Amino acid sequence: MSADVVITDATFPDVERERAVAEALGASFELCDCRTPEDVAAAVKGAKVAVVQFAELNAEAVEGLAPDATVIRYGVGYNNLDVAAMNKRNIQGVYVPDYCTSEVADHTAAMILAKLRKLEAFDTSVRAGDWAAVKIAKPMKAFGNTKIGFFGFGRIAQAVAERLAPFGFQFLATDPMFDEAKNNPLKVKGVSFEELICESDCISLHAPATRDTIGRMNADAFAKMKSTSYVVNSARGDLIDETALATALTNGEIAGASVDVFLQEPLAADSPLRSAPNLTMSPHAAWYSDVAVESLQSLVADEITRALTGKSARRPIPGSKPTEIQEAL
Ligand SMILES: NC(=O)c1ccc[n+]([C@@H]2O[C@H](COP(=O)([O-])OP(=O)(O)OC[C@H]3O[C@@H](n4cnc5c(N)ncnc54)[C@H](O)[C@@H]3O)[C@@H](O)[C@H]2O)c1
Ligand SMILES: O=C(O)[C@H](O)COP(=O)(O)O
Repeated sequence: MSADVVITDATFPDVERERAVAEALGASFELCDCRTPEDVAAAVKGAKVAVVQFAELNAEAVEGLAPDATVIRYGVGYNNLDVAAMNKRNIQGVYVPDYCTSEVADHTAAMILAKLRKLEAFDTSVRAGDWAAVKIAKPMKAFGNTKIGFFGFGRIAQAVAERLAPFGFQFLATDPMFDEAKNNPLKVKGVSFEELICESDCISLHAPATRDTIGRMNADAFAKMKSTSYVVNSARGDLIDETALATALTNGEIAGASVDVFLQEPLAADSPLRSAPNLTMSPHAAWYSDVAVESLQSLVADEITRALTGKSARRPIPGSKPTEIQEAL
């Protein structure tokens, strides 16, 4: 039998706040370092509250949780949790969708600007003694003629567009929930996925990993993109076929890419991305800032308290067990 409150995995320097709220309510607490779904299933057996960062909580792990348990995701995406299995057992899912929108938007805007202004290419050429800026930069479109295409236009993508708007870009978006006729101050044009990949000079991915979105950026999509275009991904690695991306970069089918998220994290030793040209990578770090970490851990500590004291979650996962009383955030 595990502790009442179990953190399956966490990259933070400490989890003392989470421990303190649990122990203040008389609940036992354990911080684990789960690497596999089997580790997670063993760690959460009998737990009343399971807090998960990047580990996978599968149906077997859900089966072992205490009745009426709560599962809390340290973060925004919850594709590492089996929400269907949780619903079958009436287990509440909780996430933190609103702690790092600014950070991810800042990081993504930086990825886009660095690619379009060819900062890495210039850096490489200067180090190699090649000063021929115009030759290296060509083609270099003016921002006013450049189309940024968003795949998924929710919280983060909208914040990216707001940051980039002063540069004069044109914006396109593919999102079933986006209606360009409503509240559209940035004049974002709603387009089909086909139009998005064919027309954009830079495609920025912001959709969650679902049956509809997984693998959408595949060999066919890269073949349809302009050879001068870029792809940027701060959403989920699952959206991109990484082998196809490495091939498209190597063959010059697209101009470059910048990715913060991967199919396997940490990046696999034999990933084809390691040797792909014109690719910039960051280690799933877009969410990070001192303020975001503080906010994430304190919001999670609050949700642990609520779960242990029988209060409804402030941030229930959409489609997870409906909470009786929805309090304002
Ligand atoms: N890299 C990081 O550190 C980091 C941090 C936070 C969030 N994320 C990821 O960023 C992504 C976006 O987060 P968000 O807060 O903007 O989420 P959000 O829910 O506000 O926005 C996602 C949007 O995607 C749209 N969408 C869903 N299915 C789609 C489809 N088939 N085609 C097109 N659009 C579709 C939704 O309608 C929604 O508007 C998530 O995948 C999240 O996990 C990454
Ligand atoms: O908690 C985290 O480490 C970050 O939030 C990354 O996860 P997310 O991409 O789901 O937010």
